[in-house]
Amino acid sequence: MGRGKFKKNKGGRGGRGGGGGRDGGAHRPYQTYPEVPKENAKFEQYYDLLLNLPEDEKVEFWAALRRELPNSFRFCGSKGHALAVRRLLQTRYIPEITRISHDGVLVEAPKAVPWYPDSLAWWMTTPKNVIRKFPPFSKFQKFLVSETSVGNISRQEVVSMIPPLLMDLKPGMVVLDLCAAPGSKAAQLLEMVHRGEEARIKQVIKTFSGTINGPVKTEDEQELEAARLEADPSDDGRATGLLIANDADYKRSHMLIHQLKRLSSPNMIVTNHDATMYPPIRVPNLEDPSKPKYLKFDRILADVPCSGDGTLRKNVNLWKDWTPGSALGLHITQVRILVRALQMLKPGGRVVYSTCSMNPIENESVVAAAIERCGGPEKIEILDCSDQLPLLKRKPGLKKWQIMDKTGRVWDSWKEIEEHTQTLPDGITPSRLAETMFPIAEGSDCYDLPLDRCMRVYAHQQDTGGFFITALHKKAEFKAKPEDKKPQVATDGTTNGANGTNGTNGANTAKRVLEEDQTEEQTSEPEGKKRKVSEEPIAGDVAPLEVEPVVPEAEPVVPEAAPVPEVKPEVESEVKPEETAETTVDEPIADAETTEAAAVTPKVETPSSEAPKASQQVQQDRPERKRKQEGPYEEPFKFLNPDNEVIKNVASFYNISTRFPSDRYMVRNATGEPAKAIYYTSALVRDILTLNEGRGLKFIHGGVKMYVKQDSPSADVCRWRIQSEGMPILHGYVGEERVVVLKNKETLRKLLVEMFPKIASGEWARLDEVGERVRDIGLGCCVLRVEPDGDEPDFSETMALPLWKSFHSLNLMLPKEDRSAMLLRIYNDTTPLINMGLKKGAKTEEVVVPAEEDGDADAEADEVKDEDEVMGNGAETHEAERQVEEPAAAKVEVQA
Ligand SMILES: C[S@@+](CC[C@H](N)C(=O)[O-])C[C@H]1O[C@@H](n2cnc3c(N)ncnc32)[C@H](O)[C@@H]1O
Repeated sequence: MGRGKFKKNKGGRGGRGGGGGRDGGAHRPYQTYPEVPKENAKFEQYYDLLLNLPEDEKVEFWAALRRELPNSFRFCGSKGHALAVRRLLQTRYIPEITRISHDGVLVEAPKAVPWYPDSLAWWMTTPKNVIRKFPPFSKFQKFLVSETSVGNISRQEVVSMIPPLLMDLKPGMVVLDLCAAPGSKAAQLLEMVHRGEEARIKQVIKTFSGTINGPVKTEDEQELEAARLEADPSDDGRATGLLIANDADYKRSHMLIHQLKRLSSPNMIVTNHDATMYPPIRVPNLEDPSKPKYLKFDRILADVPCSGDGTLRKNVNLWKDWTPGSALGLHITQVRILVRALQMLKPGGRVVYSTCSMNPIENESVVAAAIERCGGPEKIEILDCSDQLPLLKRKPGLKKWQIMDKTGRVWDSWKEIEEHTQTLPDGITPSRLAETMFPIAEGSDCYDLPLDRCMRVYAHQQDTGGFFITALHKKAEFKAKPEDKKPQVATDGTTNGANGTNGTNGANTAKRVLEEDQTEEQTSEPEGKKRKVSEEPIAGDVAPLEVEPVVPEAEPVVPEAAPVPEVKPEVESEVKPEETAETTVDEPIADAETTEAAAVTPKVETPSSEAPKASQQVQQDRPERKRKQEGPYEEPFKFLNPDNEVIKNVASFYNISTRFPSDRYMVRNATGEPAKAIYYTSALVRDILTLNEGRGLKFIHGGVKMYVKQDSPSADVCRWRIQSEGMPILHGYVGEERVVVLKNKETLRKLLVEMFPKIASGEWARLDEVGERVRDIGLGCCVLRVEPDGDEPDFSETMALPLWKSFHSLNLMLPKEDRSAMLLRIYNDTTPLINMGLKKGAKTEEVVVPAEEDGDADAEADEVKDEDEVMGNGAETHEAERQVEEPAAAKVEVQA
């Protein structure tokens, strides 16, 4: 996502409202747009009452909430690579930043977040807009933009980094992220799925080829453990784990794809389902192939939609938009999502539940209600995480709390509401309050759940946003109790509230809400029975999804007959689309957390025929909405037979080792024949995509693009070049005859700066130590293996890049932003790229940045072309044709 898609955030980046930052207020506050008054009487009243903080802490709490949020980011991707990029921050940029003074005050340097492993998360108090606009920060800003664009940095709020760290994810595990968009936590999870893989594969390849060396360099015990072959041995060291990242909102799930695609993982699938009724996924049943078997997960993250009042420092409009009702409409959906997560978990597995809200209605009460429905503490245990992340300051979860209704009246218990209801003339005062929102009453086995094991993080504790996290352990299978059918009751203005409101909308409106709720309840069917969910077929001609037992052969667990859930905090928060849009993205680079916060106020979505909102998605029993909720057509996933001519041709041209699997290649088109791109997946992803075809599951992404079709200069040259994303997976298995080894830093610089350097008529000699090799190697695609020879820290990582040799020239087949990012990273060089194919004197050329994924996966296949293809072989004189043609969106000028 980039500029222009969302409106700029003018909505009141507030100045500091008092108190200090991490340094206790010693540095100068940056005043920007102080338009939104940072006060909301009911909000302050409710949280003063609930949190009951000591007086001095209370002052700090409110002061922190009124201060601007520090800027934070995380180094991501493979561990070795993330550490290399982090080193640049420390050695190149921090010394520069600490010399900058802004408004006469020295700028505070970025600091590592103390509790984040390996110091991969950082924060700084200088606001983003100052970094963007104040010229002394320009180099640092370029670094952030460039590394974010190629996926080495994720702009993520620090508290949002906590939940994945509590998942205890190990190699080989199968993981589900139920509400994953825009994907910052899913990216953390995916990195964990691949932890240690690089080192394990190296180890295996070394044993059969001896060509790849390099010890595992780490002091970290966990890292070493993951790198040991025994950690995930069954596929020659390749990661066998899986991440399924899901989001109910079609448009947001494409943001998710954009975020996750950068990690080039064959072990990941993106789905687009309502999490409250996430469908069972079929997997092979090796013991008894005649019986269906369903996927159960080792780990599930339920980072549910919430009112988001913990993000108020960033989404300042919440100061005016927060109402006591903001959380009420979400509670039931949150419980349903958590119950569904616990159902789909393996016994012994772990669910982490989190929100960016401080409200117990969305937090402790959801945890308690879900445990209660799933069989109580006998079946589900709240894990004590107090020894995890010891440097993270946190508060225990609440064991007692009150609820403020829409009018601002505060209730202590459900009993109190029932008693009050009896005094009313119609005997019922409906609204959105539910019994499960209150602490569980005495008499239930869930009365004394250790809710204090839940974790609450408040803004003042370490200058962050607010967050709630709980880790749950499933001890044994259970059959979930049906939802309580009791009508939801509350006061809704017919009585005097605590704040003296005497509302008038009263019974009629409220009655309608109740009726709607009851209609939803009636859509549920008896538990234990197979039922049809009237889910939209993907392509309009597929049978509706048959919801089948989630797992087990022995004790089938049927997905909850969930009444149609309503995800509509907009009803409560009344945020206008215009206003909310302002709180979304104003970054030149994707700011995952900002967009994440937008998820809590679903009105942020501009209506789009292509992108049904979550609330539309889930209203699946309403026929008139069916057409609208269908996303655009998704190309099917068709796996290729290893005997396919193209696969055989590719294997022979690159002399790919037989140890590399040839039965995991797929294409995304209905014919099932390679047309423009060939993708690669892990074995489990292949099995899932194949076995569930036609079952109505909405798989919208899977696989890493491995080969792309290219016009070749002669018939004996393979027309399928290796795509840069696939290179890290494949290169170790490519025969030496298609490998060029580069050791010298300056040679690489030439290949990065120069597009299409000439190699004919002796010009290959300009390419130093690789000159002769590229002169002699056969035409077509080969692997440029970079093995740095010196001990220069900025040039120490081994890499494999695709190189294309044609009659006259050579070209690194990399997107432009990757070239520029490498130039900046390795050489601190911002030299514009030079197209050596252009005639002397040509000033500029247009380079088009590759498009984002667009459903038709093959459409973006030829994002980087060979010079001969672009220009026609030997067509040096055709000026107009000399462009790196890519089928894409944005155009950037490159000085020639
Ligand atoms: C708090 S955001 C998730 C942020 C995300 N985990 C991250 O780290 O980037 C909540 C997400 O839940 C999605 N959502 C809302 N209702 C849902 C439902 N019923 N099922 C699945 N996803 C839902 C929203 O579209 C939104 O993207």
